[in-house]
Amino acid sequence: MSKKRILIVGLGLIGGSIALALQRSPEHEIIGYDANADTLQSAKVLGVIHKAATHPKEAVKEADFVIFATPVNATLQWMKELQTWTVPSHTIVTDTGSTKAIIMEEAQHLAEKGITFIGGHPMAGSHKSGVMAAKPILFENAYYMLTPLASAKEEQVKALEGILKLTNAKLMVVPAEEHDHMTSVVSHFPHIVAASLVHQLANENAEHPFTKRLAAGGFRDITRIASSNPTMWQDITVQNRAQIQDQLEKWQQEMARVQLILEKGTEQDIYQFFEEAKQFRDALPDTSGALFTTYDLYIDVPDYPGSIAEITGYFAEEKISITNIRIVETREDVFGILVVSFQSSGDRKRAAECIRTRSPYEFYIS
Ligand SMILES: NC(=O)C1=CN([C@@H]2O[C@H](COP(=O)(O)OP(=O)(O)OC[C@H]3O[C@@H](n4cnc5c(N)ncnc54)[C@H](O)[C@@H]3O)[C@@H](O)[C@H]2O)C=CC1
Ligand SMILES: O=C(O)C(=O)Cc1ccc(O)cc1
Repeated sequence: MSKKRILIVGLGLIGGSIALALQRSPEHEIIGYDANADTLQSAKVLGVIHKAATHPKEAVKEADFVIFATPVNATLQWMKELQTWTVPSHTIVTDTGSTKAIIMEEAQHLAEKGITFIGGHPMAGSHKSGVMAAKPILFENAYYMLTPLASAKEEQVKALEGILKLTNAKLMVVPAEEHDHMTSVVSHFPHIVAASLVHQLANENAEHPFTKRLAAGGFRDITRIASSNPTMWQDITVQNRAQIQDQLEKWQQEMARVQLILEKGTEQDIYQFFEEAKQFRDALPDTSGALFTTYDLYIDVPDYPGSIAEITGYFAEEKISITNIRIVETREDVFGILVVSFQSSGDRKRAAECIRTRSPYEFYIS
């Protein structure tokens, strides 16, 4: 049987990670293209793709699947060009973009030309970008939404699911409008809030220059996503403006409620505000992709040379793999807490047991 040829346009975090996941099948040949020549070359050298295409227009002629993993406005441009190209009738085109309604309007024009486009969006990723951050396990266990047009054939959706199941994501079909509403709530609007919190800190810091030094764990957690690629978020915001504005309105209502609690609320009202949020937050289902979930172990290590090597040495001896290691400086001028991340809760449990039995150090799991 001849190999399935999969053309991936845009070889950053998402395109690169899909390329690596799809390579799990020897039946797949991955052809890549990126507007950035250095990225394309790196993808080839790193083995993220099997072959580099000189231009998607040529590569499409032999592709069974085409995946656009570019920022969503660039994807829209490619979809317009695609209408003028020679695309085999069996070829299935998809994307990975964070927005779906405008993309699927464009897909309608492709359908009129006999080109099948099924929208896609893996709900996993990170604030990192670029091919160097790509990992085949990125989508493990995450939801991966597909938005076929009503006219799409069942077997075409099944064929796309057939290759994407190698990502080990949970594939689901949703209407594009519903997709854009849900992602505005859990992803797009929270990015606006994160960026605004950083702007607020920057403004305050101008008058109180020590403030940013105090930005510790909580502030960093809630604003991590403000470090994401601005081009990507510009495009998402442009394409999902209406839904994001709707969330902003609801946020303003929520802030008015908070203001009232602050002005007139009793201690009990304030407690309830936090308690209700905690209840809902603690009960969130674990829908994480690999980069969302880190199984962290916090170890209170003393400040002497070699203490980190000592701990990583124990893990190495017990063959426990770590995915990240860092020191969180919780207090000025004081050696911080060592945070070690693992890929699974099982690994973290073994690591905790190892620290408990082999060292005098205190540890905790957040
Ligand atoms: N970063 C994330 O966490 C997630 C991103 N997405 C979506 O996936 C898509 C890709 O995002 P990332 O991989 O994170 O971005 P990225 O910035 O890591 O990679 C994008 C790649 O596309 C290339 N590119 C840009 N314009 C291009 C064009 N016109 N033609 C060809 N290549 C072009 C860039 O050179 C870069 O290599 C976006 O649509 C984004 O909304 C979806 C899920 C998660
Ligand atoms: O880093 C994070 O927490 C993200 O929010 C990643 C992300 C970014 C864009 C998406 O469309 C889906 C997931």
